[in-house]
Amino acid sequence: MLKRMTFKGNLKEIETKLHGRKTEISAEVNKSVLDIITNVANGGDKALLEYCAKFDGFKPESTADLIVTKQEIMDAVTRIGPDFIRILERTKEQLITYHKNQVEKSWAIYKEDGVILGSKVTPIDTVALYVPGGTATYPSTVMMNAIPAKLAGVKHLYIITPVKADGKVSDVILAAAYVAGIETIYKAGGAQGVAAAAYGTKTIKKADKIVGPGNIFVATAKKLCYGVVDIDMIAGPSEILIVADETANPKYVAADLMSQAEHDRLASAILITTSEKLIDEVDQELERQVVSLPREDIIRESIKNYGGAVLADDLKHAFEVSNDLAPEHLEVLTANPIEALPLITNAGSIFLGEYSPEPLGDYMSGTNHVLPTGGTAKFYSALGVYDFIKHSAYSYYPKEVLATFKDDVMTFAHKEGLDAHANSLKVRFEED
Ligand SMILES: NC(=O)c1ccc[n+]([C@@H]2O[C@H](COP(=O)([O-])OP(=O)(O)OC[C@H]3O[C@@H](n4cnc5c(N)ncnc54)[C@H](O)[C@@H]3O)[C@@H](O)[C@H]2O)c1
Ligand SMILES: N[C@H](CO)Cc1c[nH]c[nH+]1
Ligand SMILES: [Zn+2]
Repeated sequence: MLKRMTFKGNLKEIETKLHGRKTEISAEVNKSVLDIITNVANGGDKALLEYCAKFDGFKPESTADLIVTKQEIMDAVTRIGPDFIRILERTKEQLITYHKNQVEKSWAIYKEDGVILGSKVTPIDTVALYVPGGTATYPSTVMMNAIPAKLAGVKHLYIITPVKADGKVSDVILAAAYVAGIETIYKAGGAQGVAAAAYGTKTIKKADKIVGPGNIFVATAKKLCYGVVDIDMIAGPSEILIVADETANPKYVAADLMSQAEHDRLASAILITTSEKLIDEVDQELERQVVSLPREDIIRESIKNYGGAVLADDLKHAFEVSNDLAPEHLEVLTANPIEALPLITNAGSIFLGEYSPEPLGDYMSGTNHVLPTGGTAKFYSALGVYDFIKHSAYSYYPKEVLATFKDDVMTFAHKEGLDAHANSLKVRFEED
């Protein structure tokens, strides 16, 4: 089955294949998500509870059951034990080391004539962090969402995450929240959780922004709620694109392709290489390794539908195709990976060399794993501290400097037919 991923030399086909995957804009998903959002926006907690039951089998007796208690968090931390807490702490340190470089300061220009111009950086007040909870458990996503938000100084941070019928958030997610310093966690996810955060309910505080990855329903809900609330990006089903030459180890290439293919039946895994021999070897490795992986069925399905291998003329050509696809993750497995950096213009996160595998970035390299998908790396960046702040411009003009601009500004205003604008300046220079 994995053999089907080989369309040697047919670049157009592979482009169509990945770009055709932008299913978050499919009419069917759009419609069902819009219904969910409308009902939660109008029906609040009641509608939210109904959808939790419908999609996740979670039937809380009251809205209080939507909130994770302090005791639940502390019990989870105890059960998890010190070994995993140490790993979470190490992850946190790695993320802080990387993300502290993104912290922006307010700035100002003090001109000689007394004019002050500046930009004031303020953290966004209330942010909902989406942590997926469908087919896998993502404590790493708790860290990726929370650490840049904390560095930005966001005051009110809470997690929304779906739970199954047992009503339990997994211990690892609660332990990660504990290490990241997040105390408020709501047991609501999917499109309904996003809608609750976007519009607010009696139980869930309205957020100013919703960040974090999720499946197609989550990605679509974020998109449809944009405007009522800000969002970080479309971080949907995972993708990996590997650019490799004849020096690449097929074992590593196959393993890394499958690392992302296992996320979702809609995940995408693509190899672009200058070596036809590598394509054959990777195919063999895929078959050899996949049988021992528990999520074999998801891997096979995503690679069959959204995977492929492309034979490129040369590495320049390979990166041109990669730039066009704008993958979430780009691995460079070539003889001189660092030299490839100038050739790369569109990628959510770039992994250079055979000892920087993508899964290191998913967990502990220090870079963020909340990344744009579906070709949106052409205009979105990795989640970062900059997602949790806003800039207010400010200006101070003394009267005598305003006087030097008065006539020009008034002329400008008249040219736009906006006389009240002109009047605002005029009255300041009238004798009473
Ligand atoms: N791009 C990134 O940065 C990044 C990072 C981590 C994970 N991911 C992706 O996040 C996703 C996680 O997905 P997941 O499913 O495990 O968890 P999830 O929390 O995103 O989605 C689960 C929820 O989807 C909703 N849902 C399921 N079927 C539905 C239906 N038919 N109609 C309406 N709603 C429905 C349910 O409410 C359920 O709780 C994967 O696609 C993974 O690839 C992306
Ligand atoms: N690869 C995912 C982003 O597409 C992030 C992740 C979390 N855990 C494992 N992987
Ligand atoms: Zn991953």
